[in-house]
Amino acid sequence: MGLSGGVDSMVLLHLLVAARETRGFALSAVHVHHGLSPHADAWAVHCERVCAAWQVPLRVRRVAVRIEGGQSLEAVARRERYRVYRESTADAVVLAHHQDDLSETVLLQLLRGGGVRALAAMPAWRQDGALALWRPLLARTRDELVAYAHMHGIEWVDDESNLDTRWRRNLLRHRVMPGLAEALPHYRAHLARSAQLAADAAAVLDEVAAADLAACLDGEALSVVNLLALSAPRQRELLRHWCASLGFGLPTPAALEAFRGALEAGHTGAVALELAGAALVHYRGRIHLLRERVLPACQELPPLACHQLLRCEAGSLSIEPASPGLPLDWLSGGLSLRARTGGERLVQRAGTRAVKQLLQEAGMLPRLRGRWPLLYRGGELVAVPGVALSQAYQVEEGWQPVWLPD
Ligand SMILES: Nc1ncnc2c1ncn2[C@@H]1O[C@H](COP(=O)(O)OP(=O)(O)OP(=O)(O)O)[C@@H](O)[C@H]1O
Repeated sequence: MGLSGGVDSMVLLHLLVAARETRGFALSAVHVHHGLSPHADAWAVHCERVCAAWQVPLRVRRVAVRIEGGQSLEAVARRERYRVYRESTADAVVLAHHQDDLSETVLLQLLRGGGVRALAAMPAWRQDGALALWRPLLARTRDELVAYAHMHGIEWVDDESNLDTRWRRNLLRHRVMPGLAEALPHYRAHLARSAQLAADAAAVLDEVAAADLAACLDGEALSVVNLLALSAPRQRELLRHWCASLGFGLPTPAALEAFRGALEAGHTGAVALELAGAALVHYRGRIHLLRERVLPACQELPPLACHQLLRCEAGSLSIEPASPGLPLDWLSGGLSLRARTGGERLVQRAGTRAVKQLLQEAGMLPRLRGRWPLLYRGGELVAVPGVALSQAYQVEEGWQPVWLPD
């Protein structure tokens, strides 16, 4: 279990120790030492002392909380805690969130403009990859846990940062919730019920989105025609579900809608949705996930054949029949894909043209342009795959290369 040393997790530990007596399961605790408070060492010592007395193996894990652009200290500390929980090999990591935590979370998510998934963000059970999280105290209020601690003589430490009303959660806890409790004594249970209803709605949305995604996927890319056949809310859900399942985080609702709207309006070329570390990019009727990957300087190609799809670094090369096209006997060998180095020019009808300009005219996004491979034969540029062929060697019945980025 996750033991902070605060009243909630000390009570949970006490309950689990009692349950261990009757049920006989293995119990251990982890205390994440963030080193943020001058009292952090004392909290760890308190956890060590109680765990030793109650015969619970405890691991104290020190983590470094480093804030990078725009992140809050709270969020980074939580991320580090979850990283530590993920190291656990236990069947479940048990956390002591209670009904006040749950209602604060629901309200915070509402105030941030969250949707049903955000409102359902604190379920009693959550499987997150190999990590199973269990929050058995969600039906109990903080006051009930404090009363339990007093009754059983349980000692705990108080985190002074919980009083700091610069944090939105603390502001709600100390300024807003007391007023709510006075006016609506059952507000916690009602917010918990809303979270439960939201969880059901989110589960149904996930099922629908997963089925829609499966129907729209064409290999690893998404068919735009199939996507646009769905209603706009289902398109948004599908895109959100896809982003989440790809593991690149969710785009903002505004960015998602701008992307979807551009697809619906039939814009081709420069339509992309930026994610953290990747982008969804529209290209030739399909949406591709483009990871931030570097194209190798040169990839020698094996002998090729028409209709072949060749897996390369950072994408695939499709060899398609074309008229006019490049000579078929070139497919037997001597071709390579090279990353752009700048200043390349391709032979076109009226002399040569800059590759950069050809890519721009094709409506290619800057991030795609920079990593679009060029096809060479020996040392000569013969095609910008999917965009233009050299006019120097074109034959009536030939072929063309098409690049499908990863
Ligand atoms: N330093 C810590 N070490 C281990 N477990 C912790 C620690 N801090 C918190 N926990 C666990 O997480 C539970 C919730 O604590 P807290 O509300 O501070 O965490 P949180 O993950 O930030 O939650 P929230 O999502 O509500 O912000 C605690 O009851 C405890 O079980």
